[in-house]
Amino acid sequence: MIGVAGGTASGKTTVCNLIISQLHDQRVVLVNQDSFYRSLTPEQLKNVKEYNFDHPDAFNTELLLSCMETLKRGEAVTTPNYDFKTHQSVGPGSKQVNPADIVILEGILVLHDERVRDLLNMKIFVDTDSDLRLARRIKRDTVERGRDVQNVLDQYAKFVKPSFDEFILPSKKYADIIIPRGGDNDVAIDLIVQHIHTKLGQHDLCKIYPNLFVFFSTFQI
Ligand SMILES: [N-]=[N+]=N[C@@H]1[C@H](O)[C@@H](CO)O[C@H]1n1ccc(=O)[nH]c1=O
Repeated sequence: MIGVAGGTASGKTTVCNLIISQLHDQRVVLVNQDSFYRSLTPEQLKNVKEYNFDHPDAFNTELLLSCMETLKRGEAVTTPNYDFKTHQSVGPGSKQVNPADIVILEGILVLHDERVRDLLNMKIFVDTDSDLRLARRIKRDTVERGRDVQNVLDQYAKFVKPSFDEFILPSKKYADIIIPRGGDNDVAIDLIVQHIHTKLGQHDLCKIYPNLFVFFSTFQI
């Protein structure tokens, strides 16, 4: 179970895709924390501009936990989906996630909640300069989500940046690996993939020679 956190537009998805592409011989699934956004009530929909999507309470973390625990047991699970246009959660049950050797959970606040952190075997924080992230965010939201620059800047100043400073950046201290420059950092991604292969190799060996598990855990390798 791998968690990939970081500010908006820090390159989390790119890092996940690069890791997944280098694990081609393994069963890997990617779970997006964004799929667990709560639906906005009609009241909240009336003034979406006042809604903070970057706050931990915007996510249904209870549901995320139960989905991750199911996957950790090696069972299939259906997760909700989230529609960025209607701001409504679709599901649960709209996204089928099959059991896998590796589960990657990606999202801005993945390392915020202790209960989620306790499920993870590896915690990664993608650490990209805030000005680069804002530039990417403006480009993404205007091009892909058809929003005007002023709207994106207002939301960034009011919610995205304050929530990054209050909730996301403080979660960096829980990371095992911090990746400066995100997806551009080939060395970091290669090291992560090697570590995953090592752990998977040990896992397979322990299946064949159970007492090896004692050896690995005793010597913390
Ligand atoms: N705006 N804003 N912030 C969040 C956050 O930065 C990002 C999380 O991936 O998606 C954005 N987000 C989330 C839900 C939504 O309905 N609209 C939206 O823009």
